[in-house]
Amino acid sequence: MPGPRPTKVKVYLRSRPCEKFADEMIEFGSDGKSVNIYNKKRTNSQAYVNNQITDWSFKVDGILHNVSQETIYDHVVKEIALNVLDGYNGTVMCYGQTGAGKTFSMTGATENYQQRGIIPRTIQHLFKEIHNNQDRSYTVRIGYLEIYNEQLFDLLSTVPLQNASEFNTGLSIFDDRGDVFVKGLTYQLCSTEEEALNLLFEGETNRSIGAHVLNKESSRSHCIFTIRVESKPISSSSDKYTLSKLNLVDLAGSERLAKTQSQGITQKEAQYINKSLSFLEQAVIGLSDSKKSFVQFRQSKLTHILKDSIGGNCMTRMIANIWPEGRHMEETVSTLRFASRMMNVTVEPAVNEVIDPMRMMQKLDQEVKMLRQELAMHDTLTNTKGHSHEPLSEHQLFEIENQCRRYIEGSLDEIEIVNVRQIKASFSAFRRICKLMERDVETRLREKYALIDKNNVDEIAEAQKAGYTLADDSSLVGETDGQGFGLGYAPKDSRVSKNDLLKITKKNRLKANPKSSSPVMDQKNKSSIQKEDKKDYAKETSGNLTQNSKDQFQRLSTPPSKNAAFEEFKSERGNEINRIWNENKDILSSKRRQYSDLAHKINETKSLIDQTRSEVDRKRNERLALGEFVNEMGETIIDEEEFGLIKKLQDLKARYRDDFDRWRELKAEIVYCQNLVEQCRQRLIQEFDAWYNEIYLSSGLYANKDQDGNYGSAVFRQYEDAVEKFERMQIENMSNEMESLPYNTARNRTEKRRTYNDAMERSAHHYISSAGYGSTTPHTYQLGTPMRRIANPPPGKLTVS
Ligand SMILES: Nc1ncnc2c1ncn2[C@@H]1O[C@H](COP(=O)(O)OP(=O)(O)OP(=O)(O)O)[C@@H](O)[C@H]1O
Repeated sequence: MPGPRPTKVKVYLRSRPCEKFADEMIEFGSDGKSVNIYNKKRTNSQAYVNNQITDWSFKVDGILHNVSQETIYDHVVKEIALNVLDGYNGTVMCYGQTGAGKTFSMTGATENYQQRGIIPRTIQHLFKEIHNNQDRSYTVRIGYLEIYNEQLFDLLSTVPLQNASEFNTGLSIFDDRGDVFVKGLTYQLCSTEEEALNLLFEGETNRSIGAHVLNKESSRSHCIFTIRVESKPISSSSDKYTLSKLNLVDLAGSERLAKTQSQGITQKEAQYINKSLSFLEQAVIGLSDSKKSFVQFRQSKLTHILKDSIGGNCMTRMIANIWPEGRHMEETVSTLRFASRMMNVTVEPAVNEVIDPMRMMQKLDQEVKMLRQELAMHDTLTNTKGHSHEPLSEHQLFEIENQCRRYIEGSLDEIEIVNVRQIKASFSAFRRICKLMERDVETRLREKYALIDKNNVDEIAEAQKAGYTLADDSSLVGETDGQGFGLGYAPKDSRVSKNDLLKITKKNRLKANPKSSSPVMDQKNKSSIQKEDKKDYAKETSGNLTQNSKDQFQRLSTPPSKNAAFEEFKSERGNEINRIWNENKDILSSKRRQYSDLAHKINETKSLIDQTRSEVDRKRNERLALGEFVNEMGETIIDEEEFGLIKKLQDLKARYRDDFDRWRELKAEIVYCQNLVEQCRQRLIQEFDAWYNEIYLSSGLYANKDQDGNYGSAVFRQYEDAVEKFERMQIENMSNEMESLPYNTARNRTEKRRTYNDAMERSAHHYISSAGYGSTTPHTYQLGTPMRRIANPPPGKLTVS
């Protein structure tokens, strides 16, 4: 199948809904591709009479005005996503002024399944396609990068990178023969849609969001969601596989500071954003100029990262988001100008094929075998005897080494060389023999002498302390008897006496078990000796004892990890609720299985119905063609076969209805069981928390913190009821949309985590403020997810309630 042909970057215009569409200034052409912008406001009479002054005319690849998220996906992204599975790189980016709907297009309104944006739709689409393709195996990895104030952040990182600091996040960009990578960025493996959505929502929680006059949830950074796909044919023995990536880019919005009334942090962010967008524009201008041989990409992190993602072999699409109100006309024109430039960039899509080293080795191995066979055949034909082309056998290698030894000893004058492999084997044998001889000499020297490294000052000092005299300064080998080299004698007082040795052993024994004593000892002796020993022992270990008791106290006052404690709780106090929870889980999974089996059965019945219905139609047509027979009552007479078919159809329909009703009931039961399971889980957690606090934690603020540094449940609990309620409502609402299950599950999970993290931050904020420690600027908090930053939080987000 021929791949996509060389083309230009495609640009689609999306205009967001607004209070008053500036129809006197913006005109969309009837071809669905052209946009006219009138500089001055046209009065109605001017608009319809004459002399309209078209100040700007733009052409794009499609105008998507007031369209749904689904339409956006189908028009702009679908094709690219499919091509990514075929090994092509792709980029979809949203560009436009602040508040124009870039994030809405890319991520969508997360609280509404229908309003989900390009990223969740792409994930859903890709996994569906992967599932349906039985010929290839796919590996999907996901990375989520943020560029905030010219710094790179890994939105999926769960651990802080080594050497990371306020000014260095541990990530860096590098290119390798045209491919751009971010060193240190995590790419997480995903095997289901839900896993991928989880990562998306996790990343979203960590994004920098700020508020200004035009957008109360403005993204203060550029974000790149990357899906890397590795695809291999399942049955073919080819050593090639494809490696492609899809970059979904949500650029930060260009903004005019006066308009957004940005100040302080927001102003600084805006300056970074505007600067990087202007470098992006310069790069795009460079790319669209075919005469230009060099384009500068390294001026900003954004352009550097996007170097291989705009044009070239990457299928690129851009959504130009506009806010079609009169007051934003200047920004709209600027966005459309950028769009026109983008449309001049050439794209030459190419499949990214990589060679699998393992398969290549297997292939080469086979080729070597074949060539050997050919050589053997050649030798036979040319009557060349005694030549083997196989690798040398163990026995042959042993023989070669033997020859080399004899050659070194002098018992063999010559080694007869017959082929290159023998030469190589001889050299290896010589090396091995040399090493063995060296080791042998050293061992023999060590047996006789104390060898000290004369460059090692510590070793020399040690030897001198031990009483060794040195032969001379240059040799540094001990000599005491003047007869030669030797180890010398240790000084008398350095020896340990037998008594001392016994004492030490006794003490050790006592240390191990101070109360132990010999079973045959009489009571008096025993107690007096014990007293003595204890006295000794106490004297010896007085320092240690205090330390030991301190340690013991420390251990008791430090609670066990929550995981360990949870296991203990489940088998003791929480035994009953845990059992009920597990039972409910079993019931839920059995219902899910029934649900899926029944769905299968319903589909089968449906196809039987269709089949029978067409047979009934066929029979009826035959009857009508022959002419109808009626009885005296005026009723149509039909033959037995047709009667049988109609009866079968009725039965099938009845079965279909019954099964469908049961299927719906099951659906409701599943939702109900899910609730039960969740309630049990919550109850288990709550009871565990109460138990944990009661058993291990003392009162006060620290009572909420376990040994892992996690703040405990008191803070969490106050949110949990609301979250639970929300989840239940969500499950109820979504019961008609089984397709949305992975999306909703992933989102709910992330919401829960986010609430928890917020609670942690509030708690830490409260703690730090009340303790009067350091700055309370939200930027400094890194609780929960280590990389989490809240840049310029919307007012009230972190206030202490
Ligand atoms: N097509 C649309 N339909 C419905 N609501 C929209 C649409 N486009 C944007 N919005 C709404 O407009 C507001 C601003 O949108 P969004 O945050 O996506 O803008 P943005 O371009 O990403 O802005 P920024 O660059 O400041 O982050 C949001 O509340 C969003 O829900």
